[in-house]
Amino acid sequence: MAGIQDYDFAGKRALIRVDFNVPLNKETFEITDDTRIRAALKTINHVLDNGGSVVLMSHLGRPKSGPEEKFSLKHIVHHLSELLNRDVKFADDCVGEKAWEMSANLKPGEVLLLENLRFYAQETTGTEDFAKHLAQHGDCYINDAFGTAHRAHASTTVVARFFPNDKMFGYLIESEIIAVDKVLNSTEKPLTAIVGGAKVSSKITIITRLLEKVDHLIVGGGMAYTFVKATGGNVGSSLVEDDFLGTARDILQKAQEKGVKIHLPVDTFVANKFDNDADKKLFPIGEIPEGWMGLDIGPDSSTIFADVIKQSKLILWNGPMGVFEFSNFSKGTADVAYAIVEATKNGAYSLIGGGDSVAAINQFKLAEKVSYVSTGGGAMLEYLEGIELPGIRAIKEN
Ligand SMILES: Nc1ncnc2c1ncn2[C@@H]1O[C@H](COP(=O)(O)OP(=O)(O)O)[C@@H](O)[C@H]1O
Ligand SMILES: O=C(OP(=O)(O)O)[C@H](O)COP(=O)(O)O
Repeated sequence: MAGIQDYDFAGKRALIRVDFNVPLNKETFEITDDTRIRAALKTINHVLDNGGSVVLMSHLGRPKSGPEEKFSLKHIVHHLSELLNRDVKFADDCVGEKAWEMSANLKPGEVLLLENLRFYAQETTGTEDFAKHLAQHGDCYINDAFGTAHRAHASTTVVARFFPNDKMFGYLIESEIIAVDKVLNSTEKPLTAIVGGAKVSSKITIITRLLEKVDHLIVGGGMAYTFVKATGGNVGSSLVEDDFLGTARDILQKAQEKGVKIHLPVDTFVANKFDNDADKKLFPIGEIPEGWMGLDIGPDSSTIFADVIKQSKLILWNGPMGVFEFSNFSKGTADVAYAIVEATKNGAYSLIGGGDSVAAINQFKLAEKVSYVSTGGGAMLEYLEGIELPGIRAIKEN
């Protein structure tokens, strides 16, 4: 494993895996929060300032099969070019003759952004051939995608095999590891984890393992309704993953056995459609009528969650409490954010991570008032379980 600080980039093309999975406006495709892009600039500029050229690769969203306009990384080019203060070339495919020709012709100081890696299923399945094709773009490989370090994908793990002596971490991953290690090694209690958001299936298993560490677990956002349905509540047309009702029940039982206190919402704001201007009503949790969906936690839930948060000494948060992008359904997420700020003022250490969670904390202008903001959500939570993430292992192993 090389070190970015000591590596000689002169005349070399650095293939950098970044996490440019940033939230975009659904109509205009404008970037609504550029934290993850800004966080990658130090590494990119280091390579450029040291005589190298840069090939950037990333995913954006979760395209189902092949290219989709809304998931194109071309939406990132203009802003990235402004932030780097130089031209950014764009390859409309991440592999293939045209893309390879573009990277082969890069001169020192030039930057090329490749199209979304997940337009190929081979990215997520981690196919060796696809990784080899990606490797053709660079003379060395840098992984700086902390937010995706928990995924064993072609661009995050397999590709590293093709650079046995020329692979390294970028500055972002290095600093994320230092920050998250501080929490991992902390013995401060009570430790409260707050989990919400919409990625139920990929995060519910992380929750199971978090029960080994935490004293309190607050479940809100889109994650909560699977738990509510699992215990017999009516959730109307709220976001639910029926395949994980059993997992939710297991978590509730395991928490009881381990003495972990789980806090679910007791009330919820519901809407008759997924829209900021939908009709809005407040219902007790578990009593949502058919045709209505929970888009935010209610005021009583906010009060209960805030009380727990304010008594905590160590706080981890990933996943908004509701659809905070809609102003009419952002209050619960704001209430939790303000409670974390208050706890932090009173001496607690607070770690907040995840693409949308960071967008939320920025929307409320509170990022400076928490202890650390991580670009990783699922990655941060998995790291805190104490298991080495695949994207980190791939750089370290021989
Ligand atoms: N009740 C809900 N129903 C549907 N979507 C929700 C709900 N609560 C939160 N969300 C959505 O969850 C998304 C963020 O989820 P996730 O990706 O897991 O978080 P992060 O990016 O912080 O890791 C946001 O876009 C938000 O609108
Ligand atoms: O946004 C991300 O993770 P996060 O939602 O946990 O913050 C990363 O880009 C990983 O995306 P993925 O969960 O589709 O693999």
